[in-house]
Amino acid sequence: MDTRRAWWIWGTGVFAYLVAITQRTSFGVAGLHATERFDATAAALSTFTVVQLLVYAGLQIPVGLMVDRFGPRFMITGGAVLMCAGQVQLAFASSIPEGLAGRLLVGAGDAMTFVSVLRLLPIWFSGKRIPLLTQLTGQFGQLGQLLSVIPFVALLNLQGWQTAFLSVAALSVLSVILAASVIRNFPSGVEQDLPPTLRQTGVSLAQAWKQPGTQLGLWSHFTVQFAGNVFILTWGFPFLVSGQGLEPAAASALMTVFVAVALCSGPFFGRWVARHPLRRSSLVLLIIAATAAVWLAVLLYPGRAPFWLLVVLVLVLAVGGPGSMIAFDFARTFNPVSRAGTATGIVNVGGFVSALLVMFCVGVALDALYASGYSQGELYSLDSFRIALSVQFLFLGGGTAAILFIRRRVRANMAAQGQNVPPLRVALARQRRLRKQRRDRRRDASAGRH
Ligand SMILES: N[C@@H](Cc1c[nH]cn1)C(=O)NCC(=O)O
Repeated sequence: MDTRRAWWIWGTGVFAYLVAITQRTSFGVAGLHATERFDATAAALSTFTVVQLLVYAGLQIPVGLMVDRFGPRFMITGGAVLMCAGQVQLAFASSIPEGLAGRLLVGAGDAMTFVSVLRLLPIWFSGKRIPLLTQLTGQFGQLGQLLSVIPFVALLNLQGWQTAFLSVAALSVLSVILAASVIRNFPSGVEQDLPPTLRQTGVSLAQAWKQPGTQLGLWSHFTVQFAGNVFILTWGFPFLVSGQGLEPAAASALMTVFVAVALCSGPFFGRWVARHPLRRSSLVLLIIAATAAVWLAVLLYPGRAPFWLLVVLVLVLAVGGPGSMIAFDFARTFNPVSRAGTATGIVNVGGFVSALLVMFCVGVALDALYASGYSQGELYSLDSFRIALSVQFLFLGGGTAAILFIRRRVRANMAAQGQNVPPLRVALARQRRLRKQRRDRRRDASAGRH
């Protein structure tokens, strides 16, 4: 493999994903300006985010199939073209339908990027590096949020709506140029398979879906990703400020801690997964258990939770993002490279569907509690949040049951191929025994020298 070239190609893919995250998050930070520009209510504004996320989630499987058919270069370049067109449309939009059309294009272009970048990894890198590179792709991409929060917001305040959105559109022009000129679907000299026919594409989708490893990835992504997304994108800030009575500055500081912890913990997960590929689902279950435990502690705490407990909550929720990337490792390792895009697309639907559903259910519950008089005239009261946020336990519990059920099928398939996964207890006891043997040998050798 041409190593230097592989790094350039991966770097360009990561840049395209980082720009996609900037486009994805740019509207969220422009909420006040959007309210004024479109003369919109809060509900109308929330449709922008919902439309964008629905388009993103709905396109994951078609996009996965297309990546396997047309290759990552075409998809990453095409995605950047769509996002550029969407942001230009938004820059000039003066009504809600015109604005929605722009966000729809952004959602579609965004949907084409991440799956295509991950599809580059098994082509250009050896298997051992891939878990860490998968994590780094996810975490570097998240830095795109910072571009939205700092320079984009500054441009918006100083130069206005059009200049700010045209500037982020220009970032996508850069992505188009870089992706088209740097990214290659295959190393030179590697014989390329003929693109699959429509019938083969259908067969590939059915095979990727039927593979229990893909379903394990889908349910892992579904269960691990949503809690962090719901917290950082929607209900976290009102819960901390109105529910828990924190100053907005303290809540913002916790949100910053969230982003930093998510960034730093990614490489740890990547290395751990590369070293213990048979224990990936145990790590997923551990993250789910920690999420449920910390929410239980915060929501059951009599009165407002102490600050240290809120810090623990943020730390645990922050690892959900990198933790959810383990799901893509299931997709990659249980499917051949030729359908890796399709399997990744299937897995990526999980976390976005659960996040959308939970965000929606929490909103509906808060509104219902307000309308019933339970929250005593305060939409975001702590008691209402206790009930509304508890909906997460249904998703955590249901997702865990699905993971345990499918894991049994995955392990049965592996056993049929001669690869037995010993129970964690047995594996840990063996590890302890080996460590003790190594220590004894070292002690005997040093005793022999004296
Ligand atoms: N799990 C996320 C990525 C992530 C990494 N850290 C926090 N979030 C994911 O599924 N990403 C897909 C995408 O298109 O962003």
